[in-house]
Amino acid sequence: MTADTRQKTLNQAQLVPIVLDEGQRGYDILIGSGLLDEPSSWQGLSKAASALIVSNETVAPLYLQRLRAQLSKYYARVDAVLLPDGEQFKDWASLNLIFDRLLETASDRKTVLFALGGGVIGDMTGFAASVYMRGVPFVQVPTTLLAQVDSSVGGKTAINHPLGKNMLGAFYQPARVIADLDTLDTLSQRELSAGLAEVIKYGPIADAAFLDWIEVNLDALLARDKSALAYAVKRCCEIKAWVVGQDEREQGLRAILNFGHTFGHAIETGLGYGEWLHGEAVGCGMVMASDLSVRLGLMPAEFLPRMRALIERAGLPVVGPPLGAQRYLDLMRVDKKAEGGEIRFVLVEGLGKAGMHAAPDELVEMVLATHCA
Ligand SMILES: NC(=O)c1ccc[n+]([C@@H]2O[C@H](COP(=O)([O-])OP(=O)(O)OC[C@H]3O[C@@H](n4cnc5c(N)ncnc54)[C@H](O)[C@@H]3O)[C@@H](O)[C@H]2O)c1
Ligand SMILES: O=C(O)C(=O)C[C@@H](O)[C@H](O)[C@H](O)COP(=O)(O)O
Ligand SMILES: [Zn+2]
Repeated sequence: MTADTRQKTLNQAQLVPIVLDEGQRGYDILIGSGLLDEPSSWQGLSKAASALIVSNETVAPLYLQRLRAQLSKYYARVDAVLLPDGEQFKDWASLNLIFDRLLETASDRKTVLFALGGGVIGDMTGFAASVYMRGVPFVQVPTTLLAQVDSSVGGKTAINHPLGKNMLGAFYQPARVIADLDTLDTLSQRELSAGLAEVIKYGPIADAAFLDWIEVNLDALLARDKSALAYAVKRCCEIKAWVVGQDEREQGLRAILNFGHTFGHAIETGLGYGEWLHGEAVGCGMVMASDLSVRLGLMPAEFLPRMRALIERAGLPVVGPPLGAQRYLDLMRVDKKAEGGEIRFVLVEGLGKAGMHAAPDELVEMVLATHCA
C-alpha cells in the first residue's frame, strides 16, 4: 500500500512516513484524535498469535482496556504487563518484568509488543523487543506529548545506568507509531510542559519558521488546543523522520536531536533520575547550550534571551541544580557523544541549523556559573 492509499483509509488521521535505507525499510506515524478506538489504526500489522501490551500503573487504568479491545480483534491472546511508573524505574529490573511476562505466557518470536505510555515505557518496550528471542516486532502507542513528538519515533531504545543516561540500549525501529492526540487530555500540566521542551528543540536545530510558529502558538499549546497540538506533533515527527531517514544510527546528522541533552542528561543523572523530568532537564540544557552557542560566536547575543524566554513561558525551569561545575563536567564526559574524554555539544549555528562542537572547560564553567543555582 502506498502512503497515499494508506492516508485515504485513515479517517481524520495525519500520516507521516519514515523512510529508511532508501525505501527498503520504513513505517508510518499516525497522528490524530480518536485513533485508539479506530479499527484502521491497528490493521495490517504482522500476523501473530499473541500480543503483549507494556504499560504502567498510571496509564493502564486510563487506556489499557480500550487498546485491549482493539487488539483482541487481531490476536487470539492479548496479555499485559504493568511496570512501576517513573524515570527511576527505567532499569534492568523493569526490563526483566517484560521478559518474565513474555516467558510466562510462552510468547513466541512473532508476538507483537505494544508500548502504551510515555517515553519511559516506549524506550523499555523497544529495548525488550530488540532482545527477546533476538528480536520481535513492536508498536509505539505514545500517550505523552514528549513521546508523540520525539521518543516514539526513530528507534532509539534504552534503559538508564546509575552512572549514565540511556547507556544501555539498541537502535530498533517500531513497526508503526499510533499517536492519539486525545490521550493528551489526561496529561498533567507539568508533563505537557516537559513535552514542549522537545517541541521547542526542533525549531533552532532544523526549522526557523517552526520556532516562530511555536512562539506565536505557545499559549494555544499550553491550553491543549487540538489543532495547535496536531500541527506541532506532525511538524516534529516530519523533522525527526527527515533526520532519522538520513542517519538512523547517529553517525553524524542525527546528533542534532541531542540539542540541550549534554547538559540535560548531566542534570538527570546527577540528581539520580526522576527528580527533574527529562523534558525539564532538556529545557534547561537548551538554555545552557544556547549560551554556549553565543559564547563561541556561532549565534548573536539575542539568541540566548529569546530561547530562555520561550522555555520559561513553556513552564520549564531555566536555572540548573547546584551540582557543582566539576560534577557537571564529569557527568558530561560520560555522554555518548564524547570522544576520548572530550565533551562535544550540539550547538546552534544559525537559526534552523545545528552541529557538534567541543568547547574549552573554562567556557563551559562560565555557562554553568551563569545558569545554575
Ligand atoms: N527514544 C528516544 O528517542 C527518546 C526521545 C526523547 C525522550 N526519551 C526518553 O523518554 C523518557 C521521557 O518520556 P516522557 O516525558 O513521556 O515520560 P514518562 O514516560 O515518564 O511519562 C510521563 C508521566 O506521564 C504519565 N502518563 C503517560 N501518559 C499519560 C496520559 N495520557 N495521561 C496521564 N498520565 C500519563 C506517565 O505514567 C508518567 O508518570 C525519558 O526516559 C527519555 O530519556 C527517549
Ligand atoms: O532520537 C534522537 O536521536 C534523540 O537524541 C532524541 C532525544 O530527545 C532523546 O532524549 C534521546 O533518547 C537521547 O539520546 P541519547 O543517545 O543521547 O541517549
Ligand atoms: Zn530528549
